[in-house]
Amino acid sequence: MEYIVFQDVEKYYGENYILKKINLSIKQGEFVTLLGASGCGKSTLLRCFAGLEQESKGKIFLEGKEITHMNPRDRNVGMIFQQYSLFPNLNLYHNIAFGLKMKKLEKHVIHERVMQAIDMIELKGKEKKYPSQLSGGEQQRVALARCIVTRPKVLLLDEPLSAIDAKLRKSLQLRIKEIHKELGMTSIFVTHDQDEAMTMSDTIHLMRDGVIEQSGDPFQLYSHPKNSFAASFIGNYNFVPGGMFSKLIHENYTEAKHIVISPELIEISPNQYQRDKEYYILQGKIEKILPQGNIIRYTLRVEDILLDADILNDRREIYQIGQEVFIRIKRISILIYK
Ligand SMILES: Nc1ncnc2c1ncn2[C@@H]1O[C@H](COP(=O)(O)OP(=O)(O)OP(=O)(O)O)[C@@H](O)[C@H]1O
Repeated sequence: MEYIVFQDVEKYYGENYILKKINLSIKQGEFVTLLGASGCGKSTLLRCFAGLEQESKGKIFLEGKEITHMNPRDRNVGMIFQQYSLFPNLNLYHNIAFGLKMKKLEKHVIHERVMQAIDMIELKGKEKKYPSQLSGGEQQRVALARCIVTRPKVLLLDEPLSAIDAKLRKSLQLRIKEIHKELGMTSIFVTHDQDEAMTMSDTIHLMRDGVIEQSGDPFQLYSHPKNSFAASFIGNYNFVPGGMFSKLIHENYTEAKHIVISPELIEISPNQYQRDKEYYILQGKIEKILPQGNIIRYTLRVEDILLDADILNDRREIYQIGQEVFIRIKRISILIYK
């Protein structure tokens, strides 16, 4: 049985049609991401589930029970936002204990759960610190702990890491995923960052203008974007108009609107490749070099076309700007969109 079901959910703000017949089901224990550009309706969908917004039409179910009109407090859902929203006048321990005190649990149960949560967020020893004495990343971990101690059925995370710097963000992504697993929770995560969605999700639902464009696991979405919108949102694909690609390889792709090629599937060499019917072999020039740490992105000019190729950084400086290179692309790796 599906754990969470959105059935034909629609939302209007006045005349603005924000969510357009959303149908979505989520399994128990799944880590699901709603991915999409700003304004596509991700937060609205999440807020409808939490009961913070009322959907205009449609139904929402949790564990087979309809919750469409249920009071937010009765839904047993925990939510974390981009703003940490901790109580400034309570220390870390009491911020985390707050929800449990409201539930009037016994003192020793509260203590046990709070200490377990502090352990999970790796902030042992900072129990007495106030929010103003904690970094942004630490405050967000406290917000997470405060949420999970109440053992919500579903954890909702609305861009919780967007105000946190890149390196810490990576480690928090992994920590959140581990906690999700350890506690066997079901989580819905909202982000506009495709890398974050790839790292964290069991399933990604890619949204555009209030519609779910494509759903799948990170591998499916990356390797088989359904249309050029999905390809442009996920990955850093090269888009080449069908007519231009046809001229380049002397084969007929003129019916294709776009040929889409992953930068990491383009190979380059200073030496000519042997003829091989599995590959397109081209010749071009290095136009730009952009080191990105573990990979180097080379922009290649092939006649009128620019192609990005990502090559593993093996710490050798082989290519210079302006250098002539040979290029090969495996035939089966190109995606064709009509
Ligand atoms: N309370 C509201 N009243 C009117 N319009 C709203 C309200 N809340 C959201 N909207 C509009 O609904 C649309 C979707 O907003 P939503 O916050 O769900 O988008 P989002 O995909 O989460 O974007 P972001 O990543 O920027 O938060 C936007 O055009 C927004 O302006």
